[in-house]
Amino acid sequence: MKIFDYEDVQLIPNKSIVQSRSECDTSVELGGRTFKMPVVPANMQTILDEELAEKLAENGYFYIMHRFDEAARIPFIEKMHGKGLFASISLGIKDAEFGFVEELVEKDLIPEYITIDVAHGHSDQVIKMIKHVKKIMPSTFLIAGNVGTPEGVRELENAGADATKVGIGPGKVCTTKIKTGFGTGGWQLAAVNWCSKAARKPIIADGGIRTNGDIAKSIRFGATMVMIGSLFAGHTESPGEVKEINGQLFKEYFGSASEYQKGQRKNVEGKKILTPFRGTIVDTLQEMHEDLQSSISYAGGKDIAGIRKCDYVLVKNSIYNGDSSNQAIIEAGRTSYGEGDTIL
Ligand SMILES: NC(=O)C1=CN([C@@H]2O[C@H](COP(=O)(O)OP(=O)(O)OC[C@H]3O[C@@H](n4cnc5c(N)ncnc54)[C@H](OP(=O)(O)O)[C@@H]3O)[C@@H](O)[C@H]2O)C=CC1
Ligand SMILES: Nc1nc2c(ncn2[C@@H]2O[C@H](COP(=O)(O)O)[C@@H](O)[C@H]2O)c(=O)[nH]1
Repeated sequence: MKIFDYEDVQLIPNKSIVQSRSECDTSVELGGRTFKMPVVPANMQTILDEELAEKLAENGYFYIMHRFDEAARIPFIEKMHGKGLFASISLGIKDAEFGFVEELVEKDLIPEYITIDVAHGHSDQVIKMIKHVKKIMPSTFLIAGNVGTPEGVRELENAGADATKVGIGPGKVCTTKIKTGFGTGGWQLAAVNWCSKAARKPIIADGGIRTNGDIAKSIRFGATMVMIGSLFAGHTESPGEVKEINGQLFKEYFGSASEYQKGQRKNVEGKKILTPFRGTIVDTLQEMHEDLQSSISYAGGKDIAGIRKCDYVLVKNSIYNGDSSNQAIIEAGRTSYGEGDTIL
């Protein structure tokens, strides 16, 4: 198996077949719905709240609501359905979650999407939950994760998952690889490639996206959708207060397995950072859309499928072209996300 990550890959251009990048279609189908982009904000408390979820759904984007306000999930589904919008929620695997799924069926509140969201998704308990959900809610599109191996993908698919989420430890606020010695951190793109060869259903590449170009790379190596935390942190719409430090504005971004999320220092595998405030998420989504349209045009295609077949080169750390990363980041303008993050 070839081992590489996002910064080691460059995709090779093909002759363009469009007159303008605006002709390139970035839409993607998942679970019977078509979304504007193959991108979903991470189901984390500092990335997404109900207000933003509603805004994303209304505007044609996929979203997955986090599971950290358990009691809010039923009213959330009711609110989304009341507005004619799709409901997409997350589940854990503790015993009470099995009862929660039954309660949804009893109340006839069937979410269109459910994501089983645990750190180590290749487990008997996750397989048990997949079977439980698919048995009593067969119409719900079920995403399960996270895994980092083809065996993990296959077992979750065989249990009934409609899509799997790949990525153990590549996240910006993740400490799994340091604390446990395990994960796909540093070779996440190769892991997506490896897993996609075994997959019969869509794969969501989760974590490690640092630039908009990494979205196209994820698709090239087999992802249908890309889950992103850090690039979506720090916006006006992001949950949490803006903080001013030495005249600079920041917002918090913390891991779902951090002590800030858990409220205690137990099995901590995440940290908190301050990320520079970067204005409205609408501008970030627009830039992502334009950059992805450019990617499609460089691939010589007209839609996302065009990216899947293009050639590539592997050159260790070639992304900044020999420039110091800071300089390249400054020149890249808004794609400089993440630079200046303060680790707490
Ligand atoms: N993508 C990633 O790399 C990671 C993501 N996260 C995120 O953090 C959040 C909290 O996750 P998590 O810590 O799983 O807690 P959860 O609350 O999701 O617990 C998961 C369940 O699995 C059990 N479990 C057994 N082995 C493990 C293991 N190695 N790691 C985690 N759980 C295990 C836990 O029991 P017990 O607690 O008793 O062990 C618990 O019952 C989730 O949103 C998850 O997506 C966390 C770490 C890595
Ligand atoms: N190991 C941990 N991983 C975490 C934690 N909280 C979230 N995550 C994962 O990170 C991605 C987002 O990654 P990013 O690079 O785009 O910022 C998220 O979707 C989760 O899979 C955590 O506490 N520990």
